[in-house]
Amino acid sequence: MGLGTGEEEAKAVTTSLDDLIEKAGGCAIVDGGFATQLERHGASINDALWSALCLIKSPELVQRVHLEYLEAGADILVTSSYQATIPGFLSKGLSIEQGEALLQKSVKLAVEARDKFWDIAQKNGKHGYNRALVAASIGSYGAYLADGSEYSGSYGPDVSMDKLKDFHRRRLQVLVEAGPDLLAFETIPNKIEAQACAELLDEENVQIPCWICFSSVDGEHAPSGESFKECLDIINTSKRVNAVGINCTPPHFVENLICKFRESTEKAIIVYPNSGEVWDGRTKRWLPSKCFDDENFEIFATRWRDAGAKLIGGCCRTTPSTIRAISRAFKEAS
Ligand SMILES: C[S+](C)CC[C@H](N)C(=O)O
Ligand SMILES: N[C@@H](CCS)C(=O)O
Ligand SMILES: [Zn+2]
Repeated sequence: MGLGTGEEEAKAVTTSLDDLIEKAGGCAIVDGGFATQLERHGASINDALWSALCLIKSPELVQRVHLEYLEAGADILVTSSYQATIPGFLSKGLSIEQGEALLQKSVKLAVEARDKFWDIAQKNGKHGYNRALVAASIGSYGAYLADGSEYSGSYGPDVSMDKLKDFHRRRLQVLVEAGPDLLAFETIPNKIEAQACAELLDEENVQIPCWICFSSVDGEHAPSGESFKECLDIINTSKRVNAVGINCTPPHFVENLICKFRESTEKAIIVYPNSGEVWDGRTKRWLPSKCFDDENFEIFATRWRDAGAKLIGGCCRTTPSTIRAISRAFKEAS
C-alpha cells in the first residue's frame, strides 16, 4: 500500500517510545557511537561490513559496548546491525541462513544486555536508570555500499524505489521477528530512500515504533540536496513513523536543523550527531575537522532539548563518556 500524497498528517497512537520519553522527563537519551566504541576496544573494522564484522568475530565485545552505554545512562540501545545485510554477509561467503542468524543475534545481544543491566539496577534499588529500549538499526543503502554514499545520497539512476524496498525488506522482516522494541533507520541521505522505508513499514505491517534519521553535510539539506521539507512531507503521511531527525551529522548544525524539522513535522524529533569529524569513504578513516568534545555535547544537548528534541544521543566518534555527560546535564537540570 502506498502512502499517497496530500493525505492528512497521520497521528500515531501512544507507544513504548512515548512512555520512555515521559519517564525520562520529556527527553530520552539514545546511546553513542557504537562502532567507535568497538574500535576503542581494539576491534578492527576497516571492512565492507564495518561494525557488523564484530557480529561474526566478537559478539561478546558487541554486548560489552551495549552494557557500557547503559551504564553511561542511555535509555535506548541501537543494535549492531547498521551495516549488517544479507547481501553483505553473502559476499563474505556466508549463507542466507547464517546471515539471518547474525541479524537475529544483533537484537539478541542488545536485549540480553538490557535485561542483565536492568536486573542489576533493580536489585541496587534507587539507581536513576530507566528500563532501556532496544532499537534495531537499519543503515541506509549507502551504508551497505560501503563507499561513504550515506553522506552523498548519490545512488545513481539504477536505484529505484523498488530496488531500495527490496534491499531493505528481508532484513527488516528478520529484525522485527527478532523482537526489538523499535526500528531505527539511520543516515538516510535522500528522499527516495525515506519514502521506500516509510512505504515498507506499511507493506510489512510493522507494529513497533520507528524512527527515520537523515544525515546532512551542509546543515540545511539532505546530502542529495533535497530539502528536508520534501522528505518530511512524505514521512508525515505515515502513522508508523514515530520520530524523525538527524544522525551522524556535525553537532554545530543540529540546533538549526531541529528548528527546521519542527516547521515541517509534528512528529517527535530525534538528534544524535557525530563529533564533527568527516568520514572518508575511500580510505575508511575519519578526517580531522572541527571536532566537538564531551563538554561541548553537554552544552549542546541542553540547547537541543530546549529547542524541542525528544530523543538525544551521539553517533560516530562519540563514546560512553559523551553519553554520561549528556545524562549528567539532563539530571542536573531536572
Ligand atoms: C557511518 S559511516 C562512518 C559507516 C561506514 C561506511 N558505510 C563505510 O563502510 O565506508
Ligand atoms: N548505529 C551506528 C551508526 C553509524 S552512522 C553506529 O553507531 O555505529
Ligand atoms: Zn555515525
